[in-house]
Amino acid sequence: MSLPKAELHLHIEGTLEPELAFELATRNGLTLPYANTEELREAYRFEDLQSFLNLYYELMAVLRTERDCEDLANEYLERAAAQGVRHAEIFFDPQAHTSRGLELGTVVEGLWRALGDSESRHGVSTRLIMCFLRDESAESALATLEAAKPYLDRITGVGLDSAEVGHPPAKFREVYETAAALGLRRVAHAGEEGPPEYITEALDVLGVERVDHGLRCVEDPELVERLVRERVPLTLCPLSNVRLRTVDTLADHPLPAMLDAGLMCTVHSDDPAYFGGYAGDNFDAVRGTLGLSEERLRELARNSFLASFLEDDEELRARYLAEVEAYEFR
Ligand SMILES: Nc1ncnc2[nH]cnc12
Ligand SMILES: [Zn+2]
Repeated sequence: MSLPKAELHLHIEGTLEPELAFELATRNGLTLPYANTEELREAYRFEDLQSFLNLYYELMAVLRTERDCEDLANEYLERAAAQGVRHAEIFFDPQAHTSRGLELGTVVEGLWRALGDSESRHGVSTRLIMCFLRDESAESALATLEAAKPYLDRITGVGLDSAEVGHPPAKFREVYETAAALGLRRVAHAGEEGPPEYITEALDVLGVERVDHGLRCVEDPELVERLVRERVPLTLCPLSNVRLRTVDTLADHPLPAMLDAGLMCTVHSDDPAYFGGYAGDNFDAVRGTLGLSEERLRELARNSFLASFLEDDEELRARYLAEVEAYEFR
């Protein structure tokens, strides 16, 4: 669906399509343990978040150079633009690269080569958000933040991702305090597989401005009431939830009930190369399977721009919002 929208929950490493994975492997003299793209696609059957993460971390080993990171981001931005994405706030996982021997600068510079030209080349404005791996230590996260200091002119905010259960947000209190003092915006994954308490903790201890996923808030009516009252954006990823089995089927997704409850929901793609669709595909899926009305779809798109970190360019935000209101559904 080409309805103008902001992509706010997108891991750039999760946009690595099998074709590009093989191309980069060849370019870097690496051999993937899969015969071809079809065989690799066969591996995209996940039991849960961890089974996905295992493949996600394995496959990103093909990213070796600045140019690899640039190509990855350019391919993503081209696909996103074709699906109505006008603004993208893109996650990346520094520790998943530095732990394999890449310099943080290689990744940031490579991504930035694509992001820096994106408005003129793809018509997509961008921001970059560095995520800490929550299954690594708080010390490692702090060291990563320290290493990122030379690049903070390119990094808008910090996030928290990877295996959620057993790694509550409070583990990263100090690193988020430091990030806030550096003027960075704050988001965190919470309530994807983890309990509703993690959502509360992300808000109260980490001071996040958006909750990534936040799906499991529906288990706690008082938390829902708070999220509605405080208009906390929840960046939902319906196709991801189906593939990682946090919902049984798309038809069971609580998005319609969440919107009816007054929650500020947005819809995104998470790791589109792995989960069967980019931002527009997620909109198509919730329209088709959940039967969301045009006004609900417009609300989701409007919310995405309202929840975006465009405070430094309110004129651009206003232009995007006007595009949402003017959009004619087909
Ligand atoms: N859906 C997800 N949840 C947590 N960490 C991730 N890293 C990439 N995708 C993720
Ligand atoms: Zn995610």
